[in-house]
Amino acid sequence: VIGMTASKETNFSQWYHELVIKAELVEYYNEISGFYILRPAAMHIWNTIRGWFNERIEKMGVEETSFPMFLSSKSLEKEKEHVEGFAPELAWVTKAGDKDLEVPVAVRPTSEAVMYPYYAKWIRSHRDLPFRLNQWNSVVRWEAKQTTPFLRAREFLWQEGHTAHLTEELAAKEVLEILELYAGVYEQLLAVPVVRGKKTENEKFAGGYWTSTCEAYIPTNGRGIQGATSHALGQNFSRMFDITVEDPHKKGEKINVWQNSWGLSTRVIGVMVMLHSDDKGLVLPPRVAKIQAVLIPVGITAKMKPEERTAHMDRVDELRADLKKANVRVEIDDREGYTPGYKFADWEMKGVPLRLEFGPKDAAASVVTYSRRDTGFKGTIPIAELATQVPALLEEIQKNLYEKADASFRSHRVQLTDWSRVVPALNDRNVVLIPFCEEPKCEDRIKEITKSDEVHELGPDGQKLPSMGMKSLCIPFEQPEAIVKGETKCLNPECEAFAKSWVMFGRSY
Ligand SMILES: O=C1CCCN[C@@H]1CCCn1cnc2cc(F)c(Cl)cc2c1=O
Ligand SMILES: [Mg+2]
Repeated sequence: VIGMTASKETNFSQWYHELVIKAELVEYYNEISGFYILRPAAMHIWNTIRGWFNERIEKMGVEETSFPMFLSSKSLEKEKEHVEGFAPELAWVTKAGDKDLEVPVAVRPTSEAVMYPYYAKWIRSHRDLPFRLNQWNSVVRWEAKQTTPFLRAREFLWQEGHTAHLTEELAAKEVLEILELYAGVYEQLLAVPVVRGKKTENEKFAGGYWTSTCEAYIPTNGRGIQGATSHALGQNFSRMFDITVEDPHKKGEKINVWQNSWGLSTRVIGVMVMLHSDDKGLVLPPRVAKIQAVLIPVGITAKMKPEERTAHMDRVDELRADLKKANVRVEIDDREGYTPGYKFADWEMKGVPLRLEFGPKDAAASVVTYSRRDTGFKGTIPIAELATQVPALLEEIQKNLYEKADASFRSHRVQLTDWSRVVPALNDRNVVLIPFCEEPKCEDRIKEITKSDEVHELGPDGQKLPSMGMKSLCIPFEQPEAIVKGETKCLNPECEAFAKSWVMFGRSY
């Protein structure tokens, strides 16, 4: 059977694991658990993201680089205080051939320790600033938790940008510019609406100064998920790695540079899959679909005369040529021995946004019959208008996917000032916006006291997962209304402090 067996609504996790395989996005790397093979349909999405992002960061003056994938324990030493929490995730190489390595080397989990000794060497004068490098690579983090394709893997593709600036303000400006590009990847390419905001102390990158993030929402389980972060590092790393420039205003004085680091990973593909796909399989936003339209000749029966059949297939070739000229990524499915119904289900599973059917009846009426993957709506397009109507229809599908997701996120982002409504809201698949004091200890307590046993999610094998408490997702830059300082209390009933801001909380990945 080529269709889905698990249903999104009743067993989300099993549905997801089945879908990414049947839609030919990934294959499990059976040799070692936690690793996945990215197949062409997934690589096309990643390469589309890469092209879009590269074009924009180049305009900002970011240059591309490639650093070694191994780091020594010596350079790790420099950032040891914040690395210790991550130590269990480090993968080490201890032997080459049958010989032990004098000094074991670690596979990069991120590249600060690899890159920053060279930043110290290359960055001398303020004229070297802003200094901006980005690399596209893969990193290894030996996750202890259950892994899931795209969402949590032991090796994943990402880009990591690492920049240095003369002042805190110049660095902060870039953090937000990059965050806006990440939001663009989500919203303009993947049709995924995100809330932009700042991470709380508990959730930020411990080695950094502050962290900004794009938070998405998964309606099926009401959980928040992040897939891209842009960190202001302050001078933390330039002190650790002694990255300084001459102070342009005070002779002989040195300034530690102000740094940023920012990363977006293939996790964003998992978010897109979970958000848009359905029980027929993958649903691809047209802007990232390797095949945007599949053209299927129908009504070709054995009783058709050979010359009729050839003439019909010539028409099909012309239609493809028209669409290719209109920059539509179109394929013809003229496979022998498969019924139209089989082909329809196959391409629906693979997420192709638009199906075009062309049979003798269509030819006689000079139309093409289409079927939209997002709504299932069927209609016809006059052949003469194909080159304009198909691109327009693809844009309509892109817009519809985004707007449906945006409406769903907005209606499940509830602003609350009554604590007793928080857990019921979470159990109703919402994320909440509450007045919060922003204290780490208070956040720890909120996570504890919002655990509830009313709802369960099922794991990939159908096992009941304990429901979790809510974490802070971000402090949205767009605050719903001003918090009256010294008046509005933090919503946690155990907390006596005043609220500092409206903070978005939710169960999360
Ligand atoms: O998130 C980004 C964007 C791109 C560049 N890096 C930062 C921070 C990465 C945090 N982080 C994340 N995971 C880690 C895992 C580890 F094993 C070790 Cl040793 C360190 C880390 C670690 O520092
Ligand atoms: Mg981690």
